Amino acid sequence: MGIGRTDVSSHSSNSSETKPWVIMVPGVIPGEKVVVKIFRNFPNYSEADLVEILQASPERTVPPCPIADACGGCQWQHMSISLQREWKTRLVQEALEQYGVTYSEIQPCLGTDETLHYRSKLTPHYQQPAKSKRGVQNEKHIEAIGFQKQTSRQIIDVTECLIATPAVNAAYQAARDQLLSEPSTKKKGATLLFRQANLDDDYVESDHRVFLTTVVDGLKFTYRAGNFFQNNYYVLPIMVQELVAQAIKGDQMTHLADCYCGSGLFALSAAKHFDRVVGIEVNDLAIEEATTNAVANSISNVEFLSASAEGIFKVIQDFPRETSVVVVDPPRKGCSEEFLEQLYTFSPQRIVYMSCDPTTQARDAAGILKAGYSTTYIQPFDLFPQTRHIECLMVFEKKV
Ligand SMILES: C[S@@+](CC[C@H](N)C(=O)[O-])C[C@H]1O[C@@H](n2cnc3c(N)ncnc32)[C@H](O)[C@@H]1O
Repeated sequence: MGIGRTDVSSHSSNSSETKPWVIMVPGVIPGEKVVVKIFRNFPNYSEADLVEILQASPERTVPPCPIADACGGCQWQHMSISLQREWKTRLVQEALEQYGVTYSEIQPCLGTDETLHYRSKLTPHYQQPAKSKRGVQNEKHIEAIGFQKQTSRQIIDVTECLIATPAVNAAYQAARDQLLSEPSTKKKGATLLFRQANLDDDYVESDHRVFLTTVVDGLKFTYRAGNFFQNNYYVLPIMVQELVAQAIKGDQMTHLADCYCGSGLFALSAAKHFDRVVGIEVNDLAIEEATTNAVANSISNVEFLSASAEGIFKVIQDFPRETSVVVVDPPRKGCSEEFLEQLYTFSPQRIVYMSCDPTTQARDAAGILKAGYSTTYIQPFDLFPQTRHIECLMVFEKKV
């Protein structure tokens, strides 16, 4: 057991730092004085449970979810929303400082008032059905459906997820009641899918192959229910508008490349402001969707390519560098070295980088600055309130 100064981290649970050793403790707020009990040691840090709060932060809140302490899904429910957003901004700042990225200011983390019941997609899991403790011999039952615990891969039973929309919760509850009530014939564990396409329509899809159409700022985006599509429709239009505004800033940009384009969200949203747009994405099915989405929205100046992001540079060789924007929105691991090297050689006037991991974004930003760019804009978004996840937009302009 020990008492220490507390800090916060975007990577795992909150950390209680008794220098030089880092102790990760879920449910702690920076500045609080706490008693913790270490249960596991790693080479660089330990993990501990919170035993007692000796001095609570004024920003401590009662988590709205009754299983917040156990469920690994939402890690920051014990903090007020304003403190969550303050920390999201601060963690972006810390990541940039860690990689020596220079900038003039970071905008405050932008979110909406919908901090619960906002998530349009839920993917709860269950483990391999076990021999029943409920009576009948040889019958197997699913014991729990929900999400991984904070401290292990074990599934905690979740009857309702407070960050999911009411329609998604209703569909989830109906499916779970059925799965739990009957003997199971399933041989393995599985992940379920519940996805709502639009907030004004309560229809929820559970088959990952079925097409859904979501309207964002008047444009229709059709995608398979199991494919990637952003899932906070309250923040999404704000995020897209901001990205487009940054891409067209100055009204002189004529060509746009959207790398890691998914089903075409950014490319198609920005298309009317550009002469030519090319999107690239490694998932063939997403490119099929993006191409269909261009036709469905009567957009004819965009083409989509199914290939790894590095493949874009062969196709956009004729883009005028001084009026070209390259948008990147890679997965959590960030951009590959190979992609970045080709990006520097291509040398567009502007790079607009959306990321769901401030650490890999900061790492890539350091390389971009070395290649002759300066940071002109940084805007974190609270796409996932109550969780430690941070979305962040950074813009880089080529130095003259
Ligand atoms: C964060 S998503 C962004 C999608 C899109 N911008 C959107 O907002 O809907 C990242 C996308 O990168 C794609 N991806 C992953 N690795 C890739 C690679 N090496 N080259 C191109 N796309 C890749 C994934 O399939 C996924 O669609």
